[in-house]
Amino acid sequence: MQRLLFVLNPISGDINKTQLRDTIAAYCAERGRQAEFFDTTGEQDLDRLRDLLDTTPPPHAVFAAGGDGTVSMVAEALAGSTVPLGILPLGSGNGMAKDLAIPLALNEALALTWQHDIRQLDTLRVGGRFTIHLADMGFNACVVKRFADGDVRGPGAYVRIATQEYTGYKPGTYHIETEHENWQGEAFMLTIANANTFGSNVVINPNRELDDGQFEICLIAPFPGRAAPGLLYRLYTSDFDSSDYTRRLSCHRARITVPGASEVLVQLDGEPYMLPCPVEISLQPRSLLVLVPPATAAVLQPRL
Ligand SMILES: Nc1ncnc2c1ncn2[C@@H]1O[C@H](COP(=O)(O)OP(=O)(O)OP(=O)(O)O)[C@@H](O)[C@H]1O
Repeated sequence: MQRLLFVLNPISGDINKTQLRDTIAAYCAERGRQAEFFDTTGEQDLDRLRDLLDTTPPPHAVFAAGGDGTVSMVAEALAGSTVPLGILPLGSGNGMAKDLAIPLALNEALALTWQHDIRQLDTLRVGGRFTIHLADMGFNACVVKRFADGDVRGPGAYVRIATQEYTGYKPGTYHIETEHENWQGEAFMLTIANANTFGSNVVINPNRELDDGQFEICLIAPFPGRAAPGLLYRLYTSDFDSSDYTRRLSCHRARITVPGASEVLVQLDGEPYMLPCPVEISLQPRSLLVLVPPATAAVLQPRL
């Protein structure tokens, strides 16, 4: 793995990145790797990255240096190809990195450039849009929309907005059809989960794998304020199914309708979108190669 492309998001995670390019370049040079760089701008990044990958010799891996939005954008550019995705977690939540046990410290994550296993992960299409980690409708989608519209990033901003949004929030009604069952009812939020854990460490979909050929729709029903502490405790202790207010549907495809609505706010890997209703969801099995820490603890030496 000699030629590596690093996609750098300058604004993610409210992290100072003035030294980042030099740090990566020096790390790679010391280990006989060639580092190339692509800076995101927030405009047409996916199209520009695809153009670069189409018009230059393909790199041996592309690393997303940013948060879940950056990871998802790079994953979409690579899905279906033989070029693996690497992750340098430099976002606010870094949910995807946490689900793949990628170290959050930059120097440790950079070790993936020479010491890794490769996993083949499922990806999802939600309303025609690419998703790899978690998508949702309802409460969290509203919080993510306000977070994206604001100019402050980082976990503190997310928690502040979530607290404000909870007061006065009105749950929606959803109709879900999967290949196994139909469900209709009110939900505080509804998560379409390929993975397990939000960047906030809420475990919305415990004990499921990113390569198990299915996704879950994780429902949280409207709950009284007195039930909130117990529900939150379960969400932070991988105990989603034991609450009276939760339910999971496992499937390969689904259609979600919001009665009376022609479009719905959906959060996809940390980015908010208005999607037309009904929203169709499908899974593309093992369609993305990802570099993850090696299963063995043995320390390998880089091949120079
Ligand atoms: N140069 C830029 N200027 C402004 N916005 C940018 C720029 N580059 C990327 N973006 C925007 O950054 C967002 C993605 O941020 P990302 O998700 O990687 O970080 P985060 O939100 O801080 O972390 P996380 O998703 O892990 O919580 C996208 O909305 C993208 O359009």
